[in-house]
Amino acid sequence: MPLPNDEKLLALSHDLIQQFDAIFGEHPGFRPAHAKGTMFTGTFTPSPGAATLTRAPHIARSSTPVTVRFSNSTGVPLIPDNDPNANPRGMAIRFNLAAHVHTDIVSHSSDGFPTHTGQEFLELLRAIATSDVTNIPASPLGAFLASHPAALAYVQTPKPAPVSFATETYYGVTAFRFINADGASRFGRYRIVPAAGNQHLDDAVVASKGPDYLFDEIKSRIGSGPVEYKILVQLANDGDTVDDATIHWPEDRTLLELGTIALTAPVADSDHEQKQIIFDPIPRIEGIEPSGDPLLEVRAAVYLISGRRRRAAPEAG
Ligand code: HEM
Repeated sequence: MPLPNDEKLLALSHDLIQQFDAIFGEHPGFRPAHAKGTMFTGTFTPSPGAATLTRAPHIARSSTPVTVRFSNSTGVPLIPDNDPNANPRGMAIRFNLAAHVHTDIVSHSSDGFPTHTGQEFLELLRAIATSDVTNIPASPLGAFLASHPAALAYVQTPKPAPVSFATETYYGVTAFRFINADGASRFGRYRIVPAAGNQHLDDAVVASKGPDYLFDEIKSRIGSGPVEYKILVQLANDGDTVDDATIHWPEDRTLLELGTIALTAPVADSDHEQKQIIFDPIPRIEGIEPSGDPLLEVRAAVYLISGRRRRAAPEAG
């Protein structure tokens, strides 16, 4: 994935990483966001109707190997799984098409995002970094939320802790333009739904859980059989806003089934592999194009800059 030439975009990307560092501290070798993670391998199998939506290579093949990284929120590498700030959880999926050829989905367990642009997100992070958590209304964060209704709605949306990474739905948030073999295109958003169903915990139960309850549980669950998810695409109707992650589409929009992921084994040497792998929010393959959502370009630059920094850090241990 290439680094853009746009100086403004690069400066914004560096500023965003610096704000994560300011909030969570610098932890060389770890991600500044979604630092605590665990990785698994498995297989993606497309659903029969998926080719009506996209001519992407992993839809045309009978199956494709995948690598998945689950993560907790924040840039704190040892954040306890039962810390409320560990929500939303992340699920990043790599479809391995050939040696060094791949396409990714980066999703999290909230259906939305607090800001429309990267610049606005930087302002939110700056407000968080300079706020008194015991008096948010009188802090820069209070002022930001008061003047940004979408961010307020996002922070007020409940984000309960899951029973398991296997009982959570993950959302791609930004829309893409899917193009099929006839050249017909539709806008859509990924929704990754667990075969085990959504199951969450009450706050009191979460508090009684151990700091690695999710990471331990998913390892043992996959050890005793495949863990499956359906990848769905929520299709926009004509007139729906497709370039703003803060705007939800009505729940009556069609959910097209793209395929199934079955996770079957942990990645050997997960710590090293997590350090190396850099997920890309932009698909960069035939049949799935960006939608014009401004978050995509800045995220792609941020993840690449951050990933290169991580790879350059000395190996832990
Ligand atoms: C301007 C907006 C955003 C910024 C600045 C941002 C920033 C970051 C950063 C710095 C990382 C670490 C990347 C790395 O070092 O490899 C990251 C990872 C991640 N972000 Fe974002 N993010 C943004 C939007 C989003 C959105 C909309 C989602 C949900 C779809 C999301 C979900 C994730 C996930 C799941 C990871 C972990 C990926 C992995 O496992 O490597 N982020 N983000």
